[in-house]
Amino acid sequence: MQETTTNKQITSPTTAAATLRLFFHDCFVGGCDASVLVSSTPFNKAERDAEINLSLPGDGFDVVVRAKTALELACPGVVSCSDILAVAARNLVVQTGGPFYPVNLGRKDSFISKASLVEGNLPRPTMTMDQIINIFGSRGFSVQEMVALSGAHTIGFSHCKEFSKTSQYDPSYNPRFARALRNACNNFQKDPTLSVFNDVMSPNKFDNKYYQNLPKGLGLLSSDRGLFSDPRTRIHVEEYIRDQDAFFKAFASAMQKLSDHGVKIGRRGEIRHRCDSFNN
Ligand code: HEM
Ligand SMILES: [Ca+2]
Repeated sequence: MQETTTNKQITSPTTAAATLRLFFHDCFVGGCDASVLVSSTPFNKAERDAEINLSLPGDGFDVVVRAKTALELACPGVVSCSDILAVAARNLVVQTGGPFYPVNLGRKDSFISKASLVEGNLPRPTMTMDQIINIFGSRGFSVQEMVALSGAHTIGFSHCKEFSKTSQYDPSYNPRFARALRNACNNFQKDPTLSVFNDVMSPNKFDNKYYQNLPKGLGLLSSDRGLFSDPRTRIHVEEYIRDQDAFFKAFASAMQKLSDHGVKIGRRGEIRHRCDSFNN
């Protein structure tokens, strides 16, 4: 497992962010049960084909498949896809410089995966802070935990359509940053693959630069900048700006909680043979 995640991240450095987001999207829709990994069939449009999940990069799925293949060879039928995804996300956080946290094991994989169950369960950058706080709150995550988990945006990137309107950039951006974004995303309607790092200062390093960017207007998504403009979330942002260690502790404990979110045990799930399809 460790070898698979390490090698994959070395050859494809986008893997860590891809896997972390994949894991979040899995856990917030029906719990951490690998429902997001299932492929659609002619009879079932699966979660991964919901509009918001279409941008999940292949590297996240790929690292799970590789680990599953290696584990099935060594001890068939023992380790679930949802356990693999949880451990892969943790390993990759550590590999990019973030905190270690223990991950409980024994998750079973879901019997269902439906695109129709996704809408409303995942936050969007266009949502108000009230809406975002409510989505996390309805799953038992506090405002502080939501702010800490958002620190995941210290790595990875976003496609231009997530933060660009037709031409005008939001005045809460640093003007030079807005200009750079306009350049980078100039052609985004013609080329939907155009994207920008979430954390301009240290895009591949798991650190607290993401928070340091916010008061400077260097937060990429409107939901990122919103964390600094709303007083309910700003107090936590200010703490994590000052104290990376406090951020790491908060992130680690919130991730541990996320990893346990809605897990299925016993007969409520199965250990899939292949992560992209149910056993029958
Ligand atoms: C607070 C509300 C959140 C909103 C509105 C949000 C929204 C987004 C959006 C729109 C993207 C860009 C996707 C793309 O264009 O490909 C993104 C990327 C990302 N998100 Fe979030 N997110 C939130 C919370 C989280 C949380 C809690 C995590 C994990 C714990 C997370 C992890 C990531 C990562 C790692 C990326 C980069 C993905 C990559 O590089 O492939 N996000 N997020
Ligand atoms: Ca960073």
